[in-house]
Amino acid sequence: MKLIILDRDGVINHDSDNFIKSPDEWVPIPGSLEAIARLNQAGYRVVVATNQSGVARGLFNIVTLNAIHQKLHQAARQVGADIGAIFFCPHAADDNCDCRKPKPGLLLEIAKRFDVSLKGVPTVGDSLRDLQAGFIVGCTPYLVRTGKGEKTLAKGGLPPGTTVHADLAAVVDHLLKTNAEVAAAA
Ligand SMILES: O=P(O)(O)OC[C@@H](O)[C@H]1O[C@@H](OP(=O)(O)O)[C@@H](O)[C@@H](O)[C@@H]1O
Ligand SMILES: [Mg+2]
Ligand SMILES: [Zn+2]
Repeated sequence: MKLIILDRDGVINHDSDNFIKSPDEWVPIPGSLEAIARLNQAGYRVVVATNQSGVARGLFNIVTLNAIHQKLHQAARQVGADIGAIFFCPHAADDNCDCRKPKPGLLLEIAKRFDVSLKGVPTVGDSLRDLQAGFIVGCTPYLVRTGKGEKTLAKGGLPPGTTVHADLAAVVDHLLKTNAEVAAAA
C-alpha cells in the first residue's frame, strides 16, 4: 500500500490567518480534491495530518471540527476521491503536546494505525513545520506555494530534499510521472 500524508489548510483547502472556523469557511483549493482522486487511482492511501490549535484557542470545538471534516470527506467523494483518515492536533503551542507539528506525533500515529514505515512516504505541506515533522521521521517533503507556501519558501531553511510545487495538483503530476519513470526503468 502506498501512503501519502497531506497537510490540510493551505494544501487541500484555502487557509486563513483567522483560522478555518466553520464548514462554511472550508473552501477547497481548485484541483486539490481531483488530485487526491488521481492519487487514489494510482494506488495511494491519502491521509491528513493537521494542526488545529483553533480548538485550544476556543475558536471552534471538536463538533465543529468534525463537521468541517465531514464536508471535506463529502466534497472529496463528489469527485471520486477518498481520504482515508484525518489526524489532528487540537492543542496550543504551549500545551507542549507530542502531536503538534513540527513534532512528528501525528505521523507516528499514522504509521502505527496503518502499520507502515514512513521512510520515503511523500508528505505535502505549506508550512515549514509540516515539512520538518515529515523529515524527522524519514518522509520525503513537498512544499506547495498555496496557503502559506510562498511565505515558507521566502523564509528558507527547508529540510534537505524538499521540492517546491505550485499546488497539490502539481505535486501529484510530479509524483505520478516519477513513479512511471521508475517503473519504466525497472
Ligand atoms: O495547515 P494545517 O496544519 O492543516 O492547519 C493550520 C491551521 O490550524 C492554523 O494554524 C495556525 O497556526 P498556529 O496553530 O496558530 O501556530 C495559523 O497558521 C492559521 O492561519 C491556520 O489556519
Ligand atoms: Mg497548512
Ligand atoms: Zn497536540
